[in-house]
This record gives sequence, C-alpha cells and structure tokens, in this order.
Amino acid sequence: MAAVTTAYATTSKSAANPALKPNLTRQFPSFFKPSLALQRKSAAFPQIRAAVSRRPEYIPNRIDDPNYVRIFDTTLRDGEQSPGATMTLKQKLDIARQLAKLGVDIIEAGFPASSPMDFKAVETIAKEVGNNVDEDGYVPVICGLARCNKDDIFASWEAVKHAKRPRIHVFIATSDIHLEHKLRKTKEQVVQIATSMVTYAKSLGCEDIEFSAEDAGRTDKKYLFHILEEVIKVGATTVNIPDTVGYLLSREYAQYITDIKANTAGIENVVISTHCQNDLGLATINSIEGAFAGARQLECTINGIGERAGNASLEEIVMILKTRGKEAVGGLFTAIDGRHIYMTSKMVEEYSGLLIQPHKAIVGANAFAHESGIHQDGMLKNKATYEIMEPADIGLERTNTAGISLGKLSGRSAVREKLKELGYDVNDEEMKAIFPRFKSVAEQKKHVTDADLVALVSDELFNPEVFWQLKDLQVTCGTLGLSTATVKLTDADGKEHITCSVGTGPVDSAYKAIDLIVKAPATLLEYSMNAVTEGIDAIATTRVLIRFDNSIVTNAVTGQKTYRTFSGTGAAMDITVSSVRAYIGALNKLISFEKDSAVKGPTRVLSVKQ
Ligand SMILES: CC(=O)SCCNC(=O)CCNC(=O)[C@H](O)C(C)(C)COP(=O)(O)OP(=O)(O)OC[C@H]1O[C@@H](n2cnc3c(N)ncnc32)[C@H](O)[C@@H]1OP(=O)(O)O
Ligand SMILES: CC(C)C(=O)C(=O)O
Ligand SMILES: [Mg+2]
Repeated sequence: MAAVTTAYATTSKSAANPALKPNLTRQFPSFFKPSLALQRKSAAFPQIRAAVSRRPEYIPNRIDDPNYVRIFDTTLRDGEQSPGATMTLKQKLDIARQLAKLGVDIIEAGFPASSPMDFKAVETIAKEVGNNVDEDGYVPVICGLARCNKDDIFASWEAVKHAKRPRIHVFIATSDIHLEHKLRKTKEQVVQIATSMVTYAKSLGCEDIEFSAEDAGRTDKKYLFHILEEVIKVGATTVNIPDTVGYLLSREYAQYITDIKANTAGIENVVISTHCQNDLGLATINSIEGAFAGARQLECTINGIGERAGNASLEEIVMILKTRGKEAVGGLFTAIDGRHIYMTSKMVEEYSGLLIQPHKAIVGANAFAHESGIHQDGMLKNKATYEIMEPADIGLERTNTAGISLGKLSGRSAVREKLKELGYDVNDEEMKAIFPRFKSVAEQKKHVTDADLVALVSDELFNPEVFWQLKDLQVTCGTLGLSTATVKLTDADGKEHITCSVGTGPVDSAYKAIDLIVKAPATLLEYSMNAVTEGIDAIATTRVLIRFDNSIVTNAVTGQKTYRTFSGTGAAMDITVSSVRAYIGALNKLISFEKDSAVKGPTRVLSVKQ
C-alpha cells in the first residue's frame, strides 16, 4: 500500500514518523521559559501550564495537594533489568538529565550495591542531576535501590547522599511463596529484618525512605497491613505496593490499595506507591486504578521497559492523566512536561536497544498516523474526530508546512536550522560529525527527509563513547564465491587498523574483519534491519545484540545465570555500512562497560559489618 500523504498522515510502515517532529531543543532552558511556539501552545491549552506549575512543595511523606500524583521513574533500575538493555554511565547520565527535563519527581538511578559501575552511575547522577535546581525550586529526588541488608543500604546511601533530595529504597518480599522458597524466612523474621533495616537507613541520616513489599500482589493482606504498619512506625515515608509478577486484575489491585488505606495504622502519614509489572499487559491501567484508589506515587519506565514484559509505561500514565484525569480519574494530575516525552522515548530506545513497536500507544511511529480513507476524511474535517491528544503534547509537531527542504546543495546553516526545528540543538563538534554524513546521503538522494535526518542524528548523537570508529569499508559479494570485506577502523587514539576477511555474506565477512581488529570477547546474538523511509534510497537502521562472553550475571530473584548483553544501532543508506555501524556501536558499549567496571568500586561500602 502506498504511503499516505494527507496533511496529517505519515508513512505508517516506517520506523519513524516523518510527518511529525520532536518539538524540543536538546538544551531546552526550562519549561518555565518555553519557546514562542510553546508559549502559543500553552496559551491555547492552559491546562499544560497549569499542570507544570502546580507541583506542590516536595515533602517526603506527604503531598499537600490531594490530587497531585508523583511520577517515580525507574527506567535506569527496573528498565535496565530488561535483557540487553545494559547502558553505559554516560548514557545513564544523559537519560537522567532528560528525565529531569520531563520533570519526573523521583529518578530511581540504579541499584548501587549490585556493581561498582551501578554505584558510580547513581553517585554521578546524584551529584550532577540531583543538584540542578531550576528557578522554580524543582530538582528530582535521586533514589537508589537496596535489599534489606546493611551493605546494600549503606551503598545506596553513599551513592545518593550527594543529591539535594536523596532517597533510599529498601525492599523485601512478603508473599508466602517468596518467603518460603526464596528468602527461607518466617513472616515475623521478615518483619524484624524490614524494621531493623528501615531503622538503619534512617540512622545514616536519610529522611526519605521508601519501603517496598516485593510481590505484595500475592501477599496475604493481613500480613501486608502488619509489615507496612511496622515500617511506617520506624520511619518509612513512602510505602510501595509492587505487583511484582503482574498478576492482579485492575479491580483486585485497586482493592489492595483501598484495603491498605483502610486497615494500616499510620498510612495517612506516608505516600502510597504503585509498581506494576506488565506480565498480563495490565501495568498501566493497574497503576491508574491504584491512583484512583488512593496511591499518589506511580512507578513507571520510559517506553514501559523493564524486567520480563516490562513495567507501567510513563508516557501512557502521564497522557492518561492528562487526557482523562480531570473527568475520569478524580481530577488527578502530574507535573510532567509532556513536550519532552518523544525525545526521551527516542533516547531510551536508542540507548537500551529495545525498539518501540510501531503501534505502541503515545510514542509508536503510528500513534498519530491515519491511514484509512474514512479516518483521513474525518481528520481533514476536524482532528478531534480521530485524535484524542495533540501530537504537540508529547513534543511532536506536524511538519508538512516546514519551510526548509534539504538536498545536496544545502549547507551547514540550513542543516543546523532544520535540526533545531526538529529539536536537536547540536554543537559545533557534533555538527562536524553529522554534516559529512548528511552530504553523503544528499548526494545519493534528491530530497533528505526529516526521518532520514533524525536517523542520522540519532546514530551520531545517541551512540556510546567511541573507542572504535568505521573509517572505510569495501565488500564484494554475489553468487560467484565467498563474500570478502576489507575494513578500516580507527581506534581511540586515531590510529588506523585495516584487515580483510571472507564470510558467508557481506555482513558476515565485515563482522569477521572487525572481530580480527577489535578482538572483543563477544558473540552476535541478534541482528535486525528496518527501512526508515520508503523507496530504494531509504535509510536502513540496523539493530544488533551481542553477548559479552566474559561477563556472567546472576539474577538475584531467580538465581539464573546469564551473560550480559549489549545492543547497538546504526543508520546508513548502504545496508552493510548500517550493519557495521550497529556492530561497532554494540562493541563500543561493551568496551565502555568493561572500562567502567574496572573503575575502582566502593569496596568499603559493599562490606559493612552486619
Ligand atoms: C523484583 C526486583 O526487581 S528485585 C531487583 C532485581 N535486581 C537485581 O537483581 C540486580 C542485579 N543483581 C545482582 O547484581 C546480584 O543479584 C546482587 C549483586 C544484587 C546480589 O548478588 P549475590 O550477593 O551474589 O546474591 P544472589 O543474586 O546470588 O542471591 C540473592 C540473595 O539475596 C537475597 N535477597 C533477595 N532479595 C532480598 C531482599 N530484598 N532483602 C534481603 N535479601 C534478599 C536472596 O535470598 C539471596 O540470598 P541467599 O544467597 O542467602 O539465598
Ligand atoms: C524492587 C521492586 C520494587 C520491584 O521492582 C518489583 O517488585 O517489581
Ligand atoms: Mg519491578
């Protein structure tokens, strides 16, 4: 079927939506100083401004506006637990900065005791993002997860204490099945451990303590009320009710919150939180129903990434409350600046390597595309016929009227201007890398589309620290014999390395040649390719997943041993070049991880006397 070309539509088959553009600048000053376009938008939609400016003062254990819902983002902790989503320190810091632009109330930056690298990431985010107070007094709380033991809690505190608003998040399982088979403890032992560990967290000087009853969704309610009462008594300020295995239906989850409110002594002095996993596809709606029943902190991740089937998705929760909160969810609202959603989603997609399905709510490529005639007809007559949200609300604008058309005669200023319009405020250094790539595409294509440009820029800007870079590539392939690839790479010092290899096809031979140069202990696990735009001159994006053969991770919950994996993405008109860029991106991530792991970890904080 042909691409749709109404004033509103886009190519629904494409990985990106070329008719829509991110409405943000990478260094957008603050959502209190919106650009002219945003000011116009805010005037037309007063609820946007109101929502952003109505954030109540942050007090750990209470929220003075009864309708305000805190957004707790755990992309960097639960999100990173998705297989293959391991991120480097720099990537985590970028995401944390972007989450602060979004205005999330709490950033769970990691699990400091799980590795020296995670400790370093949380500590860095606490120092850099956790102290960046804006003119309105907003600064996100920086939170670190800890099991109920002193080493974990001490590590968490050592990492987060640098933030203006530090939080320790302690958890322990409370369901019979976890008590019996995983923790091998009695109910009273677990209450005793939980209370003594919350007390310990408080003794370190932390005044913002979240307690999670892991697997609360399968926990005997009387016992749940009891343990919550006890941790509240000793200083927990937020109590989280995770449906760890995504088991409960919405009405059952809401009933848990209602019952906790009605039966737990002291509950009125703390904030109740939801944490819904998506095993049955119910994470978002269960979080919303939890809020309707009285929870005022919702834990979620960008694009819904997370352990197994993922977590509740931040963009869905935020847009549900924005679109229906007033009339259908008791007037509940958040202070998230939705205009940063699209950019944040793109960044998490690139960094985690977890691609967004085209029909994903809010941020999928098709979320605002209208393909069928009757819908297009309705849209042309009145957008409200088929759209319940404005694309601009998540940072997208329709660009059919955009003035600048890029081609091979365009210079740096036009490209820079266009990028600015698309939301990327690139610096001179970044421009140096992007411009030659733009030129080489423009020389082969009559018209470089917005989607082409976004793919190139994402490939350049969202890539991990560069240790190896592709300089040149030549392949021969066909039916006459084995494919041969000659690859020239530059290392971190700019030194060139050339080698060639044969393989079963052009990608295989190129990857083998790269392996001969880089010599990383990696195994290719997955490879996929998509066309960003349509036609023979489309830009191809490749995603690869590689296994780090020297890094075995043990899952604390299942005890299962797995290899650490890294993803990489690449974009180019030539499919072999795109494939090579993706592979080198993944290898750079692996090398960066290896380097970060070698950072001297806080050995001292990992061994406190119990
Ligand atoms: C529902 C969730 O999302 S929970 C968070 C999951 N995240 C992670 O696991 C992060 C990655 N994990 C890791 O790097 C490692 O598992 C570590 C570093 C955290 C722990 O590693 P290890 O010390 O080697 O322990 P291992 O993973 O083998 O087992 C977990 C241990 O913690 C115990 N444990 C699990 N949860 C808790 C808890 N909340 N409080 C106290 N102890 C706990 C288990 O009972 C087990 O103890 P045991 O060995 O005495 O039986
Ligand atoms: C650590 C807890 C909050 C968790 O992620 C879960 O129970 O799913
Ligand atoms: Mg979870």
